[in-house]
Amino acid sequence: MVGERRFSSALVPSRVSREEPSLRRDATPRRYLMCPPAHFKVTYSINPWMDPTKPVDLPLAHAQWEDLRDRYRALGHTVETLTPDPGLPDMVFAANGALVVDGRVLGARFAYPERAGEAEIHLDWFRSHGYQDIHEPSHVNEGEGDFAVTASYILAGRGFRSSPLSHDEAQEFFGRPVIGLDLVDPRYYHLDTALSVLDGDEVMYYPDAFSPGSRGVLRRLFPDALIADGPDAAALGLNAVSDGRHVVLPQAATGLLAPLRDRGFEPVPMDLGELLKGGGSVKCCTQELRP
Ligand SMILES: CN(C)C(=N)NCCC[C@H](N)C(=O)O
Repeated sequence: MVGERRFSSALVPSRVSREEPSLRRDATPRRYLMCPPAHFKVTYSINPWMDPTKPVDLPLAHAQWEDLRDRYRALGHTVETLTPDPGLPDMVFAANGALVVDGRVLGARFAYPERAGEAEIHLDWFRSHGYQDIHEPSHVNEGEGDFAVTASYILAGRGFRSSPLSHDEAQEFFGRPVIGLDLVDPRYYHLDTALSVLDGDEVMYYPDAFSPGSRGVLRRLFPDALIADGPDAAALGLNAVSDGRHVVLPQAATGLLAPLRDRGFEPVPMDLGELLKGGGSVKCCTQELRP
């Protein structure tokens, strides 16, 4: 099936051909918003990864988060930080608090009351950091958890958290085509657990997380996509952040390393094992502030 194999050279984009193994991708400097896990804990369960009976090692969670932040800075990116709120243990998953494209901010509206308070904290951060064009949403959307930005589209997940109505709202606000995708497996409850943008219109995804119709849409839009297998998806390997060259991803997703290198990317594996207990990893901790 087109787009569902990994190593066919026909699927490797021409600018990263096998004849030019030394050709490297270009990274572009990014600006990220993160929130330290100062109050991270798992006291409720709103996704299948969260088990409140499992203890969380908070110092370890903090150390893993700091490693991620420091890695971004070492790669030349800017990291802004939010002040964590003691009553909001999931705030470390900063990607869910908004979607920022062209310097315009679509605020979040969380599906579960446990996280509802995070939305206003994110909006306040944008208001106090010079953002002028801020839209307070009418419909449930969990920010970059369910929105992914490619060169041509905004991909938008639905089924577990974000409302399909939020897709129209995003399209109207950003003036970019929004492509709705149905998520069908509760382990992959946010789009960013099942799909990651690598560069431009290049993505990697796990087909089984999507409905048959959405899989068809993905194959049509991204025939050269890198297709992840079950074990890498289950390691949250698609919860990755790319700057166009470096792909920062959970270290347990070892099956993605070779195909990423094959396409000219430089994988940067990270251990975020403690934060996985909350159901998130690299991407969930990272909201991109697109200028
Ligand atoms: C990759 N994912 C899923 C995210 N973008 N966010 C993680 C949110 C985790 C939180 N406990 C919740 O269930 O909302």
